[in-house]
Amino acid sequence: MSFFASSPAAPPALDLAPGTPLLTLRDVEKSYPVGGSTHYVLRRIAMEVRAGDFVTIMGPSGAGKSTLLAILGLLDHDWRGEMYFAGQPMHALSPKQRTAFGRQHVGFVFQQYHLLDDLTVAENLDVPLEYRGVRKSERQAMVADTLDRFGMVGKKDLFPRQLSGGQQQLVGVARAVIARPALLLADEPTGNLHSAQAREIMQLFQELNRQGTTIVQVTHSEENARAGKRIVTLKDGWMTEGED
Ligand SMILES: Nc1ncnc2c1ncn2[C@@H]1O[C@H](COP(=O)(O)OP(=O)(O)OP(=O)(O)O)[C@@H](O)[C@H]1O
Repeated sequence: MSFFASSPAAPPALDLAPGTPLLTLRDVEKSYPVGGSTHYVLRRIAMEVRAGDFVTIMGPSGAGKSTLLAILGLLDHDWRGEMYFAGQPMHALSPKQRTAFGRQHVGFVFQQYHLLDDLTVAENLDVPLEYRGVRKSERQAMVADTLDRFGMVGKKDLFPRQLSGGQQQLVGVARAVIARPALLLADEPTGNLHSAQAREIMQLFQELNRQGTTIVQVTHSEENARAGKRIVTLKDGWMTEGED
């Protein structure tokens, strides 16, 4: 099945040539104080994600996958080490500056969709554009274009509760990419879906990736991982390339 019958998405706001380093992590560490000692969740993480990549992070429960994704998405500020985003040092920014940068350049897809229940599909899609200060006339055109690309024009006035789980996640992905982020992050994006819906979401990710979206996903599913281009594994906070 093909999601994008019409034209491909316009290029992202931060338009990097394929292969250009998008994320570079050096010695990234995170720990919590636990009863007088230190519990490390991430240990000396070194990682590079290039524009056009589709990376899957795997590993056992509690390995630090969601923690790492929150750092990559500039949602978590309590970590040490160096992280460059399109060459810019994120570790040198204040939490407020980092959050603003993240809003501009990162889209997030969550396992539980996290759509706003009292907003329609079209209104949910408008939220990230409003956040980024896009003008109203431009926002309307972008929402209409995205509804069209994702085959959701007929659903635009429905509320999330009137959609199936798969349809809600389709809206979740559309909302994550509508503002053309440089990076799409997804934490167990198919965790609440049955297998046919999960396959559709992975096909959608592959199509977005072919069109130039850089993707990092966390998943326990081997099938989802096969949709990506490479796998990194986390175990007890340590990272290795490839499956365990
Ligand atoms: N506030 C906290 N205080 C102490 N430890 C914490 C805190 N928050 C998270 N952790 C620990 O961080 C570790 C990593 O959690 P994280 O959610 O990143 O794992 P995960 O690999 O995503 O697991 P899962 O696959 O189950 O979602 C866990 O051992 C967790 O207990």
